[in-house]
Amino acid sequence: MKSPVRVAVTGAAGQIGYSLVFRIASGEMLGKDQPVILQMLELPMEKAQAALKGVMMELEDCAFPLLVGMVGTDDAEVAFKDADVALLVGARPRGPGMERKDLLLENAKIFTAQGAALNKVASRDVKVLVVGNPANTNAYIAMKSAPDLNPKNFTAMLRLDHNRALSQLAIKAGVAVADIEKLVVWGNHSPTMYPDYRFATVGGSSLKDKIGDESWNRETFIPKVGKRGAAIIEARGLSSAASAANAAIDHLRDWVLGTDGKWATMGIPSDGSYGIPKDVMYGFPVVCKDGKYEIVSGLVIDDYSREMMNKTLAELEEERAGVASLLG
Ligand SMILES: NC(=O)c1ccc[n+]([C@@H]2O[C@H](COP(=O)([O-])OP(=O)(O)OC[C@H]3O[C@@H](n4cnc5c(N)ncnc54)[C@H](O)[C@@H]3O)[C@@H](O)[C@H]2O)c1
Ligand SMILES: O=C(O)C[C@H](O)C(=O)O
Repeated sequence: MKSPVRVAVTGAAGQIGYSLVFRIASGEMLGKDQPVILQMLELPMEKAQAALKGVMMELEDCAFPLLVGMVGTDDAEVAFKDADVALLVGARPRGPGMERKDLLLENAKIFTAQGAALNKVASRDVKVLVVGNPANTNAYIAMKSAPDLNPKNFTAMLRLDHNRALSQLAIKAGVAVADIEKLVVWGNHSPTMYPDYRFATVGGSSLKDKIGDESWNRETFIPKVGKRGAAIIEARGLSSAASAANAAIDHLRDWVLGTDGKWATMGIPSDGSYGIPKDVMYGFPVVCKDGKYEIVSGLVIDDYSREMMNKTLAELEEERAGVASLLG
C-alpha cells in the first residue's frame, strides 16, 4: 500500500468542489492505487461550513477505499498543512455580463493569503493548481506570496480551454478526440487565449491540413473556445463546474503521473520561452514526466500567432500591474 497523499481543496463545498472531491477520493486524479487524505477549506461563515460538513458526510457515505482521512476547516494553515497537492478553487465566480478580470481585486486578496499559508505549512514539493478566476493572475499572486517554495510548483488551469478546443476540433474534422495530439492553448484563461492547432495531428497527419479552413479557425474556432465560459454561464445561469472539475483532474493527473510523451496545456510561470517574459503565468504546451513538466520547445511562431500570443500577454501584464500594489 502506498503512503497517502495529502490533497488540499479550497472552496470544497462550492459547485466545482462538489464535482471534484468525490473524483479525487475515488482515485481518478492520482491513480487507483493511491490513498488520499482530503484537506478541505471553506469560508468561516456558518452556511459554508454547514455545506462542507454535508460534503464530508457524503464522502463518508461513499466509503471510498482510497480515502484514508479527511479534514474540514476554515483555516488555510490547517488545510494546507503538509499538503502534497493543493487545488485552489475557492473564489467568487463571475455572473452574467462580468468578465473574469472583474474579479481581479476581489479575489487577489484570497490568493495573497493562501500563497503565504502554503509557504508556511505545505510540503516543499507541493503541486499547486489555481482554478479560481482570474486563474493565471491568481496563480501568479500565490506564487509571489510564497517565496520559499519553487515557483514551478504554481500552475494555473488552462486545461478546460484545451479540452474545449479538442472537442470543437474533433467535431469539425469528424475525428475522435482521443486521436488528436499536439494541441496548445497559449496565454491567459480569458477570451484573449490563443487555441493553436497548427501543430496538431490526427493519426499522425496534420489536423490543420485536414480541416483546411483558415477562416473557420480565425472567425469561429478561436472566439468560440475563448468565449465558451460565457456561453455556459448564459445557458446555465452558473459558471461551468463539472467540466472545470474534470479539467482540474486532467491537469493534476498528467502532472503527477506523466503524459507519456504527449502534449498538454498548463498555465505555468514562463522561463522566457517563446519570448514570453520570465514569471508571467502563461499557457504553454508541456510534456510531463516523473512529476515535472517541460515546455515543448522549438515550435515555429508565425506572424499571426505572434500577434495572438502578444495580445493575451498584454492582458496578463495589465492584470499583473493591477495587483502589483498588493504584492508589496
Ligand atoms: N480556470 C477555469 O477554467 C475555471 C473554470 C470554471 C470556474 N472557474 C472559477 O473557479 C472558481 C470557483 O467556481 P465555483 O463555480 O465552484 O464557485 P462557487 O461559488 O460555487 O464555489 C466557490 C466556493 O469557494 C468558497 N470560497 C470563497 N472564498 C473562499 C476562500 N477564501 N477560502 C475558501 N473557500 C472560499 C465559497 O464559500 C464557495 O463554496 C470561480 O473563481 C470560477 O470563476 C475557473
Ligand atoms: O468563464 C468563467 O467565468 C468560468 C470559467 O472560467 C470558464 O471558463 O468556464
